[in-house]
Amino acid sequence: MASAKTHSEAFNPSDIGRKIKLEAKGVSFSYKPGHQVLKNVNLPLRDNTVTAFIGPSGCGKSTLLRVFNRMYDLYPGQKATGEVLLDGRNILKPSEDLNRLRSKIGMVFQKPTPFPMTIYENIAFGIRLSEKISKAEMNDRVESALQEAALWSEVKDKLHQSGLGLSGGQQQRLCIARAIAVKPSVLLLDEPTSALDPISTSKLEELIEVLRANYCIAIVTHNLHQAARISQYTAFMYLGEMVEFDTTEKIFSAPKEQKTSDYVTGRFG
Ligand SMILES: Nc1ncnc2c1ncn2[C@@H]1O[C@H](COP(=O)(O)OP(=O)(O)OP(=O)(O)O)[C@@H](O)[C@H]1O
Repeated sequence: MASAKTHSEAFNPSDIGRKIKLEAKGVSFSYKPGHQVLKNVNLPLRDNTVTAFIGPSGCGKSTLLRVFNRMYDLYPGQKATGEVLLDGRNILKPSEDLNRLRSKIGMVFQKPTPFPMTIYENIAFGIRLSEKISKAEMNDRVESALQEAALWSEVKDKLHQSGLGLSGGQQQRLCIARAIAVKPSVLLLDEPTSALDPISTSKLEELIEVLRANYCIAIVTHNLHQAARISQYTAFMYLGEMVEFDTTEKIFSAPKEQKTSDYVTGRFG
C-alpha cells in the first residue's frame, strides 16, 4: 500500500521481542465436520503490542478471534484443534474454566453491543459475576474502567441512564470499558470501528494506542491504513491460512510473500 505509513509513534523497535502473551500453535477450526475454515494457524501475540489481522473477506480472521476466547463453545458441532497458549497454558483444553478465560481474554465486536441497562450496570454486571465487592469499591471500579476507556468525562453525570442512549462511538468505548473492567490481559477487537464515523474512529484508534501499554491487543480490520497506523505486528490471512506474520513495517514495506504484497498494494481482495 504505497500511501500507508506506519505511525512513527506506534512503531517502536523495542516492541519486537516483548513477552508472548497468547500463542496459536497448529490451530485448525471447522464450523461443521468436513468444512475446515482455519488450517494449521501459528502465531504469537505479544504483550503491550497491537497485532492487526488483515485479509480478504471470509479468510477466517473473525473465526480466529472467536477461537482465542472459545466463543465457539456456545455452538455444538464447532471444533478447534491445536493449542492456544495463554501465558503458556493451553486454553483449548476442555477442563479450562470458560468464565475465567473470558475475563482474561475480552472481546469487542463490530457492532457496539451494550447491555440494555444503565451505563453503570453495563460495567458492574461483569464484575459482579466473578467478584464480591463493596458498593464503594464497585463505584471505584466503574469509574476507573470508564476512565481507562476514555469515556468517563462524557458519562460521569449520566451513569444511571441507559447505555443504549449513547452515540455509536461512545457505545463502543462502553463495550471496551466493560471488557477491561474484569481485568483481562488480552483484548480482541473485531472490526471495532467499522460502524463508526471518522471522528469516533480516530478517538478509538487513539484509545487503542493508549490501552496497549496495559494489554495485548488483537484487532481485525479491513482498513489497511488503520492496520498500518495502529499495529506493531500484522498477520495476513488467506483462505484459512496464515500466509505471513511479521512486523507491520515489514508487511507493508517489504513482505516476503507475493500474496501479501498483492493484497497490501490493492492488487486483489
Ligand atoms: N457461523 C458460521 N457457520 C458456518 N460457517 C461460517 C460461520 N461463520 C463464518 N463461517 C465461514 O467461515 C469462513 C471464515 O469466516 P470469517 O467470518 O472468520 O472470515 P473473515 O475473514 O472474518 O471475513 P470478514 O472479513 O468478511 O468478516 C467463511 O467461509 C465463512 O463463510
